Amino acid sequence: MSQFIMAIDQGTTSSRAIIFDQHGRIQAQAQAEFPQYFPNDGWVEHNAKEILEGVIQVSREVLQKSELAASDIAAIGITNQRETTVVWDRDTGEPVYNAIVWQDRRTARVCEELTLQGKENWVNKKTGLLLDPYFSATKLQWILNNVDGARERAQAGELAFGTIDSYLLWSLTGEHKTDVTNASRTMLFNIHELTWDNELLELFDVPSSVLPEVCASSEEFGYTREDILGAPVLVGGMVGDQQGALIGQACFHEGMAKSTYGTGCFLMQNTGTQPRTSHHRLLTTIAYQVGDTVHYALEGSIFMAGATIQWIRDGLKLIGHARETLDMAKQVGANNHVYMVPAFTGLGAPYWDPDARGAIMGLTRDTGIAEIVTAGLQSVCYQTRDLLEAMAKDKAVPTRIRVDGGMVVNDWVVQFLADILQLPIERPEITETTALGAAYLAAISAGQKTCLADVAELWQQERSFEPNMERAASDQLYDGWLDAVGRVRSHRD
Ligand SMILES: Nc1ncnc2c1ncn2[C@@H]1O[C@H](COP(=O)(O)OP(=O)(O)O)[C@@H](O)[C@H]1O
Ligand SMILES: O=P(O)(O)OC[C@H](O)CO
Repeated sequence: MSQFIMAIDQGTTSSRAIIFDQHGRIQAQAQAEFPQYFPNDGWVEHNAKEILEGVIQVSREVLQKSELAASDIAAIGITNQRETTVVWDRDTGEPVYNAIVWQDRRTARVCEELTLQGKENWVNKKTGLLLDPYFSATKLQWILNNVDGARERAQAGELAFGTIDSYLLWSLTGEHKTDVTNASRTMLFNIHELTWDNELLELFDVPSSVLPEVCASSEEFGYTREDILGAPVLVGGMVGDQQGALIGQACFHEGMAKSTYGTGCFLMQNTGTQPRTSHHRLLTTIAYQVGDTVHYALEGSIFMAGATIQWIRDGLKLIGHARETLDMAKQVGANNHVYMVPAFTGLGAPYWDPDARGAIMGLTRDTGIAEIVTAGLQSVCYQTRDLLEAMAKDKAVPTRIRVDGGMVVNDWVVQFLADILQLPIERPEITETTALGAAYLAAISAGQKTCLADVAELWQQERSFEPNMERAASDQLYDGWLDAVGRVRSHRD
């Protein structure tokens, strides 16, 4: 019997393929970056075909590295950057336009107009989302309105729409499907009825003929074409990457939360089998569906986490490598009065202010590179506290927070996070949680596991960080952050 699972983790800046054994241990991995396109102010695009080629390349490479054959792989799990929108020709598979990435802000005015028309609550009740260019609906509408002939071809049934999971599945297997977690990020999907919503399709002027079939997250989605890996392999799991991380962190019970620090930061709390509405501008989203059971989550999304450190490295050139931030922060210490608000593409949750822009504040004559770099690290923790405060106001404080993502190798950051949140922070042994979550879903489809409870015991803590700053000191630092954010907002509440 095939024993291994391959996870394909298609992220914002790179694609990874990882092979896991039945115990969730990594056997081999391969990774490839791909180009980012910024054709206009606030626009971010990917070439979907470049993504597909990269995914096929890393999938073949990881098989080679592990010295396994396609027949050793019981199933593939796909996990992906969410919301990013692709429209392609059903006959040729050619995308009609570049993929419009989740970070892209070109539809900010459309969202603003709909908000002014009083549509936000109505949309929120159906989708759990807020009217922001982040989500797929206005990106899809933009493609249909702006690419020559796209609307007519869509109406004639010639075009298909999908988020990256769906585009990859279609290209690898010929099936046009997505899972509930990805569908829940489009702003076209009713998260209560678990169906595409006709009224939303009308609002965003989207013909239903372009939509994929929506499935549970663990399903027999299709089999890869033989030429991809040498033999057909079952695609048995599909899940948005943040939901994948929630599963990989074994946050299966109400109140358990994970926070992922990659390009952006996404704090997600499992709220059980009932959707929970936020009154403080967090998102309600689908965490996963296995069988008929759907779990929901509350989510706070921050657009700039590790990307702030990248900007400090590549834009400001203050450091040569992200790891240099550790010694600088140790030298400066937590009590830094310089604040950086990395609102380069506006602010995400809980502010949702696409017009806010970044700033560095509190500079004095003795401010040096180390203080600015430390402020960059701290901004990520302060933003997480913003999310936690919103959860607290919604009476949904998580019982614990598990962290992952590229930034959490930095012990100083995780300690400052514990201090600013005044909560213990748990870091797992396996930090490739996103891929692991997708692998678990695929393992269930392949019959290796019967349910998610089977994988809970595989989660292992590497280290727990306890708060060791007084609450008053922590609050005082956070007040400075709130003041700094208040100064960059384009409008005040
Ligand atoms: N030692 C470090 N300290 C702080 N940030 C780091 C460190 N190492 C990596 N990073 C940041 O982590 C991010 C990479 O995380 P990763 O999870 O691979 O991102 P993604 O999956 O979104 O591409 C980069 O933005 C980088 O700036
Ligand atoms: O690709 P990542 O890891 O930056 O995640 C992107 C998110 O899914 C966007 O919602």
